[in-house]
Amino acid sequence: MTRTMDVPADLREASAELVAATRALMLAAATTTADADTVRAARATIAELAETLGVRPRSRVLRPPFDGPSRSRDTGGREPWALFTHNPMGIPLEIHFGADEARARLVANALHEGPPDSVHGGFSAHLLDCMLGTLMQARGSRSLTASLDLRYLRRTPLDEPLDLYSRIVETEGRKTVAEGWIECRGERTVEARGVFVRVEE
Ligand SMILES: CCCCCCCC(=O)SCCNC(=O)CCNC(=O)[C@H](O)C(C)(C)COP(=O)(O)OP(=O)(O)OC[C@H]1O[C@@H](n2cnc3c(N)ncnc32)[C@H](O)[C@@H]1OP(=O)(O)O
Repeated sequence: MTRTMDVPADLREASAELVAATRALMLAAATTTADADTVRAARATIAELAETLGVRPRSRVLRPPFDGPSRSRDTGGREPWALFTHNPMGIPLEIHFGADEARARLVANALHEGPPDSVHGGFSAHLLDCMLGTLMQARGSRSLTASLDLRYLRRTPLDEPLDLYSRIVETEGRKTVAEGWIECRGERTVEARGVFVRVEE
């Protein structure tokens, strides 16, 4: 495992910019209306770039420090915690923490589509697991999701601002129950309830 602080700040910043540009490329690749020659030329350029960067020379994505979310929480929500800065597969979220709750805002796009014009249910689960799990982390608890129950109340639209929330319900011994939800224009679209179990490492 390589942690973000193990690489020079300049490389860290360049890597985050590369990942953001890669996400934009993923969206462009999935939605382009360019002609076949342009698409093939782009494919060749991308293949070259992949070779330049090397294929999986590091076995894992750069890992941010465990206490990143808790340091963000200590700012009282002023400085959000950015998720998936170094992983283009993750949906980037900027999470603002309160003491026992968190919120984030996001616009899902064509890459996240499940039912027509709507967010894939698996992505909603991913987003809510992140909202709940990172809140646990912000409270300094090394916990894993033991269960995550979801209720899909209505479709979650693409290309519109979505508000994501999570909060702690109760803690008993090693177990914490947390809940979260996604809202669009003030209406809940998905609700989640998760059980998190504290682990040693
Ligand atoms: C990038 C953003 C970061 C966010 C991270 C998001 C979080 C994640 O995605 S984590 C990845 C997905 N989760 C996992 O891989 C977890 C896999 N499972 C495990 O490792 C284990 O089963 C684990 C840790 C959950 C529990 O195992 P173990 O430590 O042996 O616990 P165990 O002794 O059986 O149970 C401890 C307590 O939890 C309870 N418990 C365990 N599982 C559950 C469950 N599914 N529901 C309710 N309670 C449960 C037990 O009943 C027990 O309660 P009590 O103390 O009252 O008797």
